[in-house]
Amino acid sequence: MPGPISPRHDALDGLSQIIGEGRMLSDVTSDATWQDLAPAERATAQRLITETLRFLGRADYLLTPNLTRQPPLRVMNLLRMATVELMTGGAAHGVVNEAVKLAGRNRKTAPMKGLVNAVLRKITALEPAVWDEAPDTTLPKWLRPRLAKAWSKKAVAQIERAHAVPPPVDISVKSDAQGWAEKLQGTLLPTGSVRLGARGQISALPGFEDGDWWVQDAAAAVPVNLLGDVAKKRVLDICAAPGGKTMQLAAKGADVTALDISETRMARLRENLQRTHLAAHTVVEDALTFEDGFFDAILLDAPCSATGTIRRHPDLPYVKTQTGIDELVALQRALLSRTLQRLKPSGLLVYCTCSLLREEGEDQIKWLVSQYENLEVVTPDVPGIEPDWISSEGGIRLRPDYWPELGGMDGFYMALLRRSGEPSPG
Ligand SMILES: C[S@@+](CC[C@H](N)C(=O)[O-])C[C@H]1O[C@@H](n2cnc3c(N)ncnc32)[C@H](O)[C@@H]1O
Repeated sequence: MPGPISPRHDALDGLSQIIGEGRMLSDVTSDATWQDLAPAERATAQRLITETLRFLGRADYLLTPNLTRQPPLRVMNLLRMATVELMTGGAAHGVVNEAVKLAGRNRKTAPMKGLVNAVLRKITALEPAVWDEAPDTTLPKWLRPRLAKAWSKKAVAQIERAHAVPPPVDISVKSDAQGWAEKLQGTLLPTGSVRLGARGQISALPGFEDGDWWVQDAAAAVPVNLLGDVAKKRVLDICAAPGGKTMQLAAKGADVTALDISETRMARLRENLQRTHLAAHTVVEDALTFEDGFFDAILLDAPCSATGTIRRHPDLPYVKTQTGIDELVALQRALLSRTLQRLKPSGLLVYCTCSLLREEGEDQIKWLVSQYENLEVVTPDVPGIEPDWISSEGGIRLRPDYWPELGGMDGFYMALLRRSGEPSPG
């Protein structure tokens, strides 16, 4: 009898779909087979996938010397998952036995049960220090050289090390950040976000149900701060869903119009507004065709490669390829040009992306000011930003390896621009 199927089986299936087929983890887990799992089983399988992906570079580093040639992908993934479990505290006997059993369940992998057993026994004999010292290679092959060129090889090694640390949970609060930091046993970060201490079910924490705060990475919360006092101002939040920045703007008293092309994502934004008792006008439309009114300030959180969020989404390196980056850069430019048409004279514009690529950040702002007269980059004046995070064109570059002692942050780029008069193409 093969015995009951364990979450490791679902995790292995999921890993094969992510690494083999380039599917996002969120897509995999929304499949009917996953929805039918008991919540605890689903959570375990999801954790196994996330941790295997986070430490895949280290696992391969340990496995490679023990393999004469790379086995089929499913067997390799099984070895990776078991190696990560073994080296992060899993009980040796149980993990190895489960892995051998899992290999035996599948006709194609069954002949390799012996190999799985032999290789994993060697892994169990390794000293823990070997794991800690193994190199982290969390970035995809196409991205590493691009980032090394932009930020240096040393910075890339630091970024990859930061990706291997499970990300903390940050929240943005409506008010009294210090009070909430104390109540939730968290830390008030220099930029004003609260970093939660103890882990647990987020929705069960005080203040969640009452809508006093929402989850938002500290880096993602900075762009709204660049706009300064927005109370009573007409602000257009372009590419707004699921609404982290919309809620910040509304909580600061702005008259917000939140625009997004996706009805499904806008539904989540509306739910978020409802829970937090905050208000915004919502518009589901392509920003490239939107032409309704003029605004004191506009925030454009443009669609991008999301390469700044790999520590939260370790599946991204297997899903995103460099194809598509040029199209994103072109879309960001089109959105920027369109956005300017909706900005009042003297209005403020914040452009931001959760990307680590200069092409989607610094280079876009250089391009924008070269194209339009009467548009100036304004030096940011917000709390918690270190002087060397300000880039040469006047934007802010945030990277996952910043704040290492506090637990890091997502990668982000943002710039504040002011329009004086009509911005005519230069
Ligand atoms: C980075 S996410 C936005 C995150 C959001 N600003 C927040 O803080 O929660 C990018 C969003 O851009 C939207 N989007 C992509 N292309 C768009 C377009 N042409 N017009 C409007 N929204 C678009 C996507 O649906 C997605 O919700």
